[in-house]
Formats: sequence, structure tokens, C-alpha cells
Amino acid sequence: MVEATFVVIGGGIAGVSCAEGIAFLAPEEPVILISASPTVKKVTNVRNLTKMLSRFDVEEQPGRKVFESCPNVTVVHDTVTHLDHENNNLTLSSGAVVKYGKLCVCTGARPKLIAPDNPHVLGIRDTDSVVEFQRRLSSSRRVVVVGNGGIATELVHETSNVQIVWVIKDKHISATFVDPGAAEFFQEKLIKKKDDDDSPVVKRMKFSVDRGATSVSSGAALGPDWHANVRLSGLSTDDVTVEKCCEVSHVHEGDDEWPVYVELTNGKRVGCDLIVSATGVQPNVEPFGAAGARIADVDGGLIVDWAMRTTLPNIYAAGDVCSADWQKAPHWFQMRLWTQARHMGTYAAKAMVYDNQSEPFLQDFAFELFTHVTKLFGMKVVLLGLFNGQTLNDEYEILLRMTRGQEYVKLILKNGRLQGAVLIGDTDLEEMCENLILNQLDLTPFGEDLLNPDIDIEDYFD
Ligand SMILES: Cc1cc2nc3c(=O)[nH]c(=O)nc-3n(C[C@H](O)[C@H](O)[C@H](O)COP(=O)(O)OP(=O)(O)OC[C@H]3O[C@@H](n4cnc5c(N)ncnc54)[C@H](O)[C@@H]3O)c2cc1C
Ligand SMILES: NC(=O)C1=CN([C@@H]2O[C@H](COP(=O)(O)OP(=O)(O)OC[C@H]3O[C@@H](n4cnc5c(N)ncnc54)[C@H](O)[C@@H]3O)[C@@H](O)[C@H]2O)C=CC1
Repeated sequence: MVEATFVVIGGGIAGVSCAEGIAFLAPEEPVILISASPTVKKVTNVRNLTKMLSRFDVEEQPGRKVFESCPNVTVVHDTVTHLDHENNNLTLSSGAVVKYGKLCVCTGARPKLIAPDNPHVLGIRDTDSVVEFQRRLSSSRRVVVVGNGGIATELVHETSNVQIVWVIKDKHISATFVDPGAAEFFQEKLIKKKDDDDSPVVKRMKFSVDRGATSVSSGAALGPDWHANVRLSGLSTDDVTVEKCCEVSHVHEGDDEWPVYVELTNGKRVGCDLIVSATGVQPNVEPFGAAGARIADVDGGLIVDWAMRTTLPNIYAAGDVCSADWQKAPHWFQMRLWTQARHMGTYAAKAMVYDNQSEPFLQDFAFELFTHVTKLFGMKVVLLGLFNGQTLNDEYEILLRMTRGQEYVKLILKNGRLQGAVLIGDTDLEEMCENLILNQLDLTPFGEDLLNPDIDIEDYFD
């Protein structure tokens, strides 16, 4: 049996950030990081765009290399199969037993597939799944993409030379991140220009609305720009058909023409070579749920309180595996994103080191405001606060400014105070919006001038 004061499970962003945090705060204490994946994720090149909004790169490296400057951290490549929380023991698939003082579970999540046992259905999570997708795509004429979140949006934009049938439950594309107005703005962007390709490829979009209808992998989730160095190309010509307001009702066996067919709830039957199920994630909670940790009904994550504590003693959780169950700040909510995985991992380290000590600690400022910066259809997208009016029950006003093909700015106001913002393009408004959401200044006197491009509104707030 091996033993450590602190044990962290998971070599993704949450687990590595947690182990790094503990190594910094308690350099004398032994730390063991157990990861089912042979490499672990290292956050590098952090760029702060505002106080709370940051961008970073993620590199996959051997565990020993990532922790070479943290001599108290040992990395074990193995899978945790059993938790005995009464005796503070973990059993690994090799049969080894690890005893912990405090444990942080950062086991991430896996794709929640529509037909998990069907060999024609693929999910995207880690490097291996991308390689598999690339291999299958190269011999595909038509792919059905199911889902309307981050992965589906990226795939539709990044793949070429293939017919795509994009099946979405909603009335507009990319609904996880944007409203119908921004989705319309993006539709033009499907005339895509890849950074590495000077010749624009025109994507033809056909829309079809049904008005009546309202492989488990062990690697860590991919990092930013995961598709930048991967050629995702099929055997046909570009063509995207969006099937709105519908779902896949059945997956049928193929015939001489197509290897597999999907039947949609709008009554259509579509033959294809491959189905990508980009339909969200399912937290990897198995050994911990079986040991009695409470699981959230809403998303299947391990319930954690404000200090990232699960319901089992001395066991914390962070990142995609956990479900935040505390009285949240008005402008923050959980989304399974790498910035949140990083903040949660780092903060869990603080909680593990300082919990039960006489000195009280406060919750991290990162949980005051939801922030996310990403790229959709090749454009910078910044999402702040209640960017989609979340929790406001439709009681809000919208201020909108749009320049076709260049920028889309949407501000969400309630009682004259800024609650959230969607900033697409190089708007340079992120700092101002972040401050206005945090300080809740009454903006009524500015009216629509808030977005008047001829007025430098930031002068008012200096
Ligand atoms: C294709 C794709 C694109 C994405 N794009 C973005 C984006 O643009 N912006 C953004 O913010 N987020 C994005 N995300 C989400 C982001 O990657 C995740 O939220 C984040 O990486 C989660 O980190 P994590 O450490 O919690 O989990 P993971 O990265 O899943 O790591 C979990 C780790 O736990 C290990 N593990 C699991 N079970 C066990 C076990 N029983 N024993 C031992 N080890 C175990 C795994 O091997 C892995 O090392 C994307 C995700 C995907 C899949
Ligand atoms: N740019 C970014 O920020 C990106 C973030 N991610 C993150 O990676 C994770 C996985 O991404 P996604 O799979 O895109 O998850 P997601 O949670 O973002 O989106 C899931 C989508 O699938 C749809 N869906 C769910 N069940 C369905 C069903 N049975 N039939 C049809 N549609 C269904 C939902 O309506 C939703 O549109 C998420 O945590 C996501 O936030 C992924 C890619 C890019």
C-alpha cells in the first residue's frame, strides 16, 4: 500500500491544477496524482484579457515532466476502480491500494451518446477519439451531426469535403452559446475561410424546420484549438443541411447505399456513413457514486458544496465530474468548460489544504462572474454573466449592435443594470462589460448610447 496526505484522481485540467495548487500551498506534504491517461494536461501561456477573463493553451505531457518542479508530487498511471471511504483507501485496476488523507476526484466526463452500442456512432472527447473521427471521415460522403452545443458547432465549421446533416433540437444553430440573432449572424460565416487556406470554401445551407415538433475513452478532454492541426476532410463536396426542432428517434441498419440510417422525429430518414453524437457529457462518477457520494439528479455530477466538498468525508471534487450545489453568486453558473475546470481544481487545492484549519478561507472570486472566451465559426466570442438571460425569467431588456460579418454585441439589462453580454468579433468591450456587471451601476442615464459606436463609453467610467 502507498500513502499520501493528498491524493488527486484525474490528469485533466482540474486534476493537474489541483495537484499543482497543493504542491504550491503545502510543498512539504506528499501528493499522489492518479491518472488513467498516460499523459496529463498542462495549462500554459495564460493571457488575462480582463480581471476575470483569461485564455490559455493546454499541452499534453508525460506526468513526470509536468511535475518536475514539484518534487512532492508523484504521478501514478492507473485507474481507480473502488473507493473505501471508511478506511480512506482507493483500489486501482492493477490491484494496488492507495491510502489518502484527503482526496480530490477530478475524473472528468465522457460523451453521452445517443446510441452508445452502435458502431457507426462516435463521440469526441480526447485525442484518440479525434484520430478515429478523422480516419472515418476520410472515407465518408455524408455525416450526420447530432447536437447543438460546442462540439457540433466546431465540427460543422471545421470539416470539409463532406455532406453534413446537422440535427438540432432547437430553432436556431449553436443554441448552447448564442441566441437566434447571433445564430443568424453566424450563418453567413459558414462561407468559411480556414486560416490555413486562402481560397474560401462556400458552404451551402439548407434549412428544414419541423414546425409541429417542438465509447467510453480514458483520455482527458481536448484543449483549445484541438482541431487546428488536424485535417478533417471527407470524400464529397461541402454541403450542410440543418434539420431543426427535431431529434434522432431511431438508428437503423444500413444497406448497399449507406452503412447506417437515422430516422428523425420529423419523419425523415437519412442515410450516412457516420453519426457524430455531440450530445453533451456524462460525469465519470462510478466508483464514487457506488461508495455513497451523492449524485445530482440534474446532471449526474458529484454534488459539491461551496468548498468543493462532496458528501463523503475528506473527499472533494472539481471540474467536469462535479455538480456545483451552493448558493451561487447572481452572475455565475456552472458550465463544463476548461476555465471552470482550472478554477475549481486550483480552488479545491486551497480548500483541501485549509479546510479544518483555524484560519477561515473565502470562496474564490472566480465564482462571482461567469466568463468564457472561445471561437465559434472562426470568430472570437466572449460570454459574460447571464449572457442568455439565464435565471432572469424573460424579465430583461436587450441592447443590440450588429455590423454584418464583423461584430455582434448583445447586452442584457435588468432595471437598468447590466446582467450579461455576448460579444462577438473584436469589440474591445469585455473589460467595460465585466466591470458593469460586477459593480451593478445604474445605466439608465446612458440609454442606447451605451452601444453608440461614436461615443467612447469607457471615458465615462474611467
Ligand atoms: C472536443 C472538445 C472541445 C472542447 N472545447 C472547449 C472550449 O473551446 N472551451 C472550453 O472552455 N472547454 C472546452 N471543452 C471542455 C473542456 O475540455 C472540459 O470542460 C475540461 O477539459 C474538463 O477537465 P477535467 O479535468 O474536469 O476533465 P477531463 O479533461 O475529462 O480529465 C479527466 C481525467 O480523469 C482521468 N480519469 C477518469 N476516470 C478515472 C479513474 N477512474 N481513475 C483514474 N483516472 C481517471 C482521465 O483519464 C482524465 O485524465 C471541450 C471539450 C471537448 C471534448
Ligand atoms: N467552444 C467551446 O466552449 C466548446 C465547449 N465544449 C464543451 O465540451 C463539452 C461537450 O460538448 P457538447 O457535446 O457539444 O455538449 P453541450 O452540452 O455543449 O451540447 C449538447 C447539445 O446536445 C443536444 N442534445 C442533447 N441530447 C440530445 C439528443 N438526444 N438529441 C439531439 N440533441 C441532443 C443539446 O440540446 C445540446 O445542444 C461541453 O461541456 C461543452 O461545453 C465543447 C466544444 C467547444
